[in-house]
Amino acid sequence: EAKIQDLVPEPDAAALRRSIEYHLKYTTGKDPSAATLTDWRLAVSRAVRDLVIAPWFETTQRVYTEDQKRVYYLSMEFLIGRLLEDAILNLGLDDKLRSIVGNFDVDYAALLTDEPDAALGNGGLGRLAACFMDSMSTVGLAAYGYGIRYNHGLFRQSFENGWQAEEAEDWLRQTHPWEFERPEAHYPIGFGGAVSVDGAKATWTPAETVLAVGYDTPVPGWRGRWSNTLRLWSAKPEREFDLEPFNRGDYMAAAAPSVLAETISRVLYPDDTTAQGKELRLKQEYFFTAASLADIVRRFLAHHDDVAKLPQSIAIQLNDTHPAIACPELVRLLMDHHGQPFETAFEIARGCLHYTNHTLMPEALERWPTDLMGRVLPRHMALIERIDDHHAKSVKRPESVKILDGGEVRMGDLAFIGARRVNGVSALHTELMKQTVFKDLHELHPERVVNQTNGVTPRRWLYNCNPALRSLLNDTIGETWVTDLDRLEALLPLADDTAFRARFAAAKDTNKRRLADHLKHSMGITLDPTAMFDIQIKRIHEYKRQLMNILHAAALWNAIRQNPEKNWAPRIKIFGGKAAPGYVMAKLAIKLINDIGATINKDPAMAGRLQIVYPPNYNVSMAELLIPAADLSEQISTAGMEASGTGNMKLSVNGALTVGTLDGANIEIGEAVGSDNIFIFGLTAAEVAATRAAGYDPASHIAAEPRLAEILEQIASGAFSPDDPGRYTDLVTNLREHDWFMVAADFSSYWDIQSKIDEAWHDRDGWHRSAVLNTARMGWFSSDRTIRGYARDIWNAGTAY
Ligand SMILES: CCc1ccc([C@H](C)CC(=O)N[C@@H]2O[C@H](CO)[C@@H](O)[C@H](O)[C@H]2O)cc1
Repeated sequence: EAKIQDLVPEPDAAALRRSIEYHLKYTTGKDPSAATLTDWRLAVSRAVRDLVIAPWFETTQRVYTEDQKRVYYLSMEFLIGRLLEDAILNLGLDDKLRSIVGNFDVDYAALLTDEPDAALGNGGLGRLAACFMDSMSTVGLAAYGYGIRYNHGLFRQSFENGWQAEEAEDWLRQTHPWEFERPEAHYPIGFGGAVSVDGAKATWTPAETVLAVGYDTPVPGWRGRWSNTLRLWSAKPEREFDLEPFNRGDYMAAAAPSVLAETISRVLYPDDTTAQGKELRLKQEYFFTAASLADIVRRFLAHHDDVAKLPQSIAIQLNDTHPAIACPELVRLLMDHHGQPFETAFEIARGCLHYTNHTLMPEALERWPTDLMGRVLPRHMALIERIDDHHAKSVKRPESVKILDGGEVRMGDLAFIGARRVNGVSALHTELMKQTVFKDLHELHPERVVNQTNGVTPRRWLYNCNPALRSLLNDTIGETWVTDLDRLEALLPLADDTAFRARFAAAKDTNKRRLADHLKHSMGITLDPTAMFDIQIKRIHEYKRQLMNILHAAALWNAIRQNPEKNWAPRIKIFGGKAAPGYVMAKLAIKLINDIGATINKDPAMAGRLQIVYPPNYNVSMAELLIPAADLSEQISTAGMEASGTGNMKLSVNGALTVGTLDGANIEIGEAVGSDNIFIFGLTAAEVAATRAAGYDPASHIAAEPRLAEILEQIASGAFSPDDPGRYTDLVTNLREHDWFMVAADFSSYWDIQSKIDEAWHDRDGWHRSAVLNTARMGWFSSDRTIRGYARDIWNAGTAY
């Protein structure tokens, strides 16, 4: 097999050094003696970016000349994180650049972390899209990502007296060196207005139009041998500036056109739980979807003339329902711009579209009021009615199956009916999808639903973020695991090798000390790296049950004080996660974690036994620091509610043991690593459903679990909030009377499994053995495997590697 380096000749150090100096002087216009850290970072970024250009152009050329089928991944979110270190490691330049930058007397580590995160997403869905982009390039699949170039990504989180505070994120304040503006890639996007129909021909005359302008970011695969494109759309006014009002001194009116237009791509909605139904959100969804489809059809027609052939040439993936307007939009383009009759247009469109569902939470399923849809997108509203009608006629469907219901457009049903394939993101989730939200549609179209269990990129989430383990793996089994993660199985026999286990444990210890140093520096707190790092990092949500985790911590606090002599495993519970700004219960949970944490951390009896840590502003870069340092991975959602999870995969492949419910991908992780190497507890999804159906009485469970009863009483009486004793009254009442997420039902089982974990921790060798087996058996959870699954089962597209 050709050595990768031969494909992309590595630049020698001198050439790299010259390129950095060139960019500092001539692109940034800075004399090295006056350059700031950011100037150096921009210069290094541009020097590295230059190396991605050739394979980028080659990829584009090759895809054109071979007329390869293209995949278009449409997502409202791409939770990318930082790009410089990822590109450097992808191209194998880290050692060279570390010394070159050092010779310029610049702190290499500081230069890498000077880059702001591209936080263009909320959580799982957005990060999955970013992992998929990396994998599509690495396996050599011709793909484009399409999204929105938000000026402001996910808010910055800080804690004010333990309460979450939000601040606008501002990643574009500095130049973003990885994007190329594409003024030529611009499309007018219409809103509102009216539709005139003469005969079969309909003409939509929008009331307002904004321009969508594309910004391209190259997405280099492993070793940069293939590079796809991420095209993000920015909203611009058709007319930059209105001189007339300006001349009469009405400056606001003069600027209004651009302010209004740019609002569309100004900020990411920080909500990943509840579809708010805001008009601006709908406009964002249509804006990027319409611009992407216009760009896709233009590119197709550049080399093809028969739109009926579209499904052979392209496959479009809808990342949840957020781009589901793509179905009526593509039908509109094919009918109104390419003269296709409705039935043909619909079949062509459906032949191109594929929909991924990421949640079964009713409140997260988008349903747009028909009057809002009709006002903002009148032509589409008419076509949605036609699609619904056409479906009703083409299949004998039960009354319950309909897109239009109670004055709302059900975007999940529209996406399902308008797609060729629909997939869930874990085996359990896909089954539950077929049994619940899409039960009737699945019965009508039994061939349409397939499963594609999520995955994560082993580049960012192992090779890049865990240098200690990376070098141990490379030394032990070579480097091929990076693009073929199943090769980690070569570690299996080494789980029984004491020397290897010791080196594996040493890598974990290195990562724990690195995290401890970082938190010492950023929060002024001291962590004992020999303690168990028990980590729960994800968006704050009641179904993810951070509450149950902190209730366990409080019960542990009581138990340790009641029995200080017992051989408690020293434990540091680390939380990370943001709450949607409007999500009151989630924000209360954050405050409770900080309140209980403050009480535990100032209790001398807890020294060396229990500590609570909650660093603010959890994001991709912080995850890259926390995940390699984890001993225990908390995946404790109410069974049936976490579609998959991806943090669970990242933590396990980095040698953390999982404590979790049989939910989402936890089940498949358990099957892969073996039941001896994972801690499963709690009700199953079926038991949760049955318990609900039978009528769930949390109070009876609380009465039967004195530890829980005691802690709830303490919380309700203000033991952790002396400054506001009644702060948690509602929270405790809700738990005692409703507890929709079954914290009370699962608490005893959770307490028991955590005691088992305490014992397991004392058998350090046994723990390390399980940790090695976790890493060794996580090959399946590479997003390369997931993408190969989509290419085979959904897109019918080839991969070069
Ligand atoms: C309309 C508001 C909104 C925005 C985003 C979402 C996302 C679908 C929420 C999300 O990120 N879901 C997560 O997707 C991951 C990737 O598939 C899964 O691993 C997680 O289990 C799922 O919660 C729902 C509702």
